[in-house]
Amino acid sequence: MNASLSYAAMPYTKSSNINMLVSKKYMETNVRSEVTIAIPNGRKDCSKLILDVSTNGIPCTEKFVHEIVQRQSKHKINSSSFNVSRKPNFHPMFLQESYERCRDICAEYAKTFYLVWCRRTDELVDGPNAIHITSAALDRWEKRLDDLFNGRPYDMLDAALTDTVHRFPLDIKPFKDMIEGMRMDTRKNRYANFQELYLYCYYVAGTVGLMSVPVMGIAPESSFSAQNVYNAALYLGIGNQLTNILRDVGEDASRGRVYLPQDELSKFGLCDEDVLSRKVTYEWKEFMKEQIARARLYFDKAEEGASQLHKASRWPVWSSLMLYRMILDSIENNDYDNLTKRAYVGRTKKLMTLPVAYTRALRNPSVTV
Ligand SMILES: CC(C)=CCC/C(C)=C/CC/C(C)=C/CC/C(C)=C/COP(=O)(O)OP(=O)(O)O
Repeated sequence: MNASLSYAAMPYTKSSNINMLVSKKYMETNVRSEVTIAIPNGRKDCSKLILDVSTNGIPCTEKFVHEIVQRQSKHKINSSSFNVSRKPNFHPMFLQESYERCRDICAEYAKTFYLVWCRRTDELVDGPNAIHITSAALDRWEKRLDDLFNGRPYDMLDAALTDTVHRFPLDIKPFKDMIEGMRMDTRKNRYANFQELYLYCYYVAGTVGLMSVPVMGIAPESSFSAQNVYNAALYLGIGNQLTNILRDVGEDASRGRVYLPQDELSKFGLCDEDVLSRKVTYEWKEFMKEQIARARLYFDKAEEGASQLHKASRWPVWSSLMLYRMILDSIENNDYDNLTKRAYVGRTKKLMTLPVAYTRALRNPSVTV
């Protein structure tokens, strides 16, 4: 595996967990919906858009995200001539040290796949200083991102990413969108429907998938279009995030956040109070079954693309996909009590999954799942 991939941008798989789609039911939604969409590329304010979700039968936020993915997949992935002229001139020892530090941070903090920059971004709204985070601070973080993409890193950790973005065809868009997700998180603590939640999941996790593909690379023998591989990466991010939400529902509620579609809660006769009171009722269990089924659909979709990645990247991706999926099993095993219990995958199970993931990773890309 390429060094910069394994150090700076590569998901760390010490005890990797991971997992994804839109059930047909959601794809077929055919209603008008009012959605708040943050338009990136310069516009910081969320704009209220009334969108007709019936276009091609694909709900609006999915269409919005789909177009982003389509644009990303136009970047030449296995190209060797990307941005070479702009490659920054760091001293090799300095660069080695900065990658080492990234690796240490991943080893220390990342239980899942994680990019150091993403973790630092996440820390802004989730970390100990989160209550002090202002939109000006996020604007400064974005300016810093622009600078590191332009060869001017602020610190050693940024330097590793500056090096990586000049070695691989990484586009700044998913990075910016992730910051947009943090803005969304500071403004919003309820999600009216799955479309709103989907957009949030794209911003905070789907973007990670889009950032990873250009670094991981697509197998030269793959017959998949780049777009399909990017879609799978997006779906893995979405599935992971949905799983995280289901796992952490109790913890999030205690921070005043409910990342569950409000319309779906009410369909089961539930509301915020039911989440906050932490009572696992029959209705809650039925609601959870539907949520888990949807997260699994996203993982299924991700699996189709995982085998199309470059062979050096397949094992960590398969491992994390399988392990994250197991969190959903664990919620089931806890009899859907994710309000007072935290679902987790034990060490032995994790270790036993690794050889299975390895075998899957060996499969030729032409063999579909
Ligand atoms: C499938 C294909 C084609 C490519 C793979 C593309 C990748 C790497 C996708 C992964 C996307 C990803 C890792 C998103 C982040 C999702 C997420 C919810 C991370 C949560 O991390 P933590 O908050 O640290 O949770 P843990 O406590 O489980 O570690």
